[in-house]
Amino acid sequence: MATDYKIMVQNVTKEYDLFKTQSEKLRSFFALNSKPVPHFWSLMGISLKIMPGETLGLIGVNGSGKSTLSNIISGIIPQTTGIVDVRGDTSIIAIGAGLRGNLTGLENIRLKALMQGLTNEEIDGLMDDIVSFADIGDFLYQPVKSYSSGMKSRLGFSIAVHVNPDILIIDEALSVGDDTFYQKCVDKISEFKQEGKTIIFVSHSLKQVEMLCDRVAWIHYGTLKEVGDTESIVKDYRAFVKWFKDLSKKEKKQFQRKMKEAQKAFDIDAYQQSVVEDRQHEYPKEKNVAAKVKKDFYGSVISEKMTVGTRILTVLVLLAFLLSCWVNVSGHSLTEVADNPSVLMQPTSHVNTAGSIKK
Ligand SMILES: Nc1ncnc2c1ncn2[C@@H]1O[C@H](COP(=O)(O)OP(=O)(O)OP(=O)(O)O)[C@@H](O)[C@H]1O
Repeated sequence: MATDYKIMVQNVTKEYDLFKTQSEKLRSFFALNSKPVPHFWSLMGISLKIMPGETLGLIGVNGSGKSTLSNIISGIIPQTTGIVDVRGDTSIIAIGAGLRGNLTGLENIRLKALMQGLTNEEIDGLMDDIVSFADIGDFLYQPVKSYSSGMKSRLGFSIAVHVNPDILIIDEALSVGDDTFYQKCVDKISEFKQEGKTIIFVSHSLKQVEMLCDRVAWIHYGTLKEVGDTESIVKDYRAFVKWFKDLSKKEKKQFQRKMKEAQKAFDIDAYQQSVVEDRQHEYPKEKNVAAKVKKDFYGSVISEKMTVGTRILTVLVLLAFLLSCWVNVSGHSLTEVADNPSVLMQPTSHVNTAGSIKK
């Protein structure tokens, strides 16, 4: 494969903790959970390159990981391991992402465009075009949380195509609009393709994929099952869908359960080791392969859990804060308390009924 890629993902995984409650989630953040929390690996090691000017389709059954992958590429969520390299001075816009429910359509246009780096003057110049393409009438002045999914898609698509990104990520946006809007979007996507923009197109509509995509990646229960030219991958995927449809209800359930169990049981260390072994096999003379692979896996990711050091520091800061509150309420000075900590038990102040402290 040529090296002048626009986007590269390498050994990308995504783990979700399946918390039952918010408190379980909070305890896990501070690493205070006594019982292990079940995990689910939405992606189990995806490596893929996308070339400049290419339209890559992402296909796969519900829950296979397409949106997870496109959200990682667009920087909306972090990967658990692996490298995501988006080349050049690139702006990405994912249609469904970043619309704030409490803001109106108009406010969302400005916000999203500002986040794309446009100035207020540039946004003013584009506003009429964005509004007329979205064509959602007076809903423009309503909070986005009151929109139907079709309206959100119209607004998101319109903003995305007018702020002129290098890379456009379209995740199921065309499946919710009516025919007229669909045709407008297809025309716009074709225009983008002609301008040489890179597009990631996530869709369940194989017809749309066949019409728009140069290559296709088939994501299958967290793995990259196949990637290649549109015709052959769509053919293989159709054969899989037919095979699946021909199964009995019980067999379908069994198959899905087996695939999901594999995603729960995925062993990241074993996967890392297999990447090390593959690399050693491919480049027998390379040194420190294990350390390099570890860096590739974890070097560019932000941990979503606290390290032991951070945990200790957090507890110390909390204790210091509580102590300073106690000293303050006791009415003694810090030096008095330092000389004789027992004075903390003899406060010189009390809180009156109005809530203020009296000496
Ligand atoms: N925040 C989350 N917490 C736990 N699991 C999640 C979370 N987000 C996604 N998942 C799981 O990750 C898997 C992949 O989800 P994703 O939305 O990427 O699939 P998809 O291929 O885009 O599906 P669809 O075609 O239905 O849109 C699913 O099993 C989903 O339940």
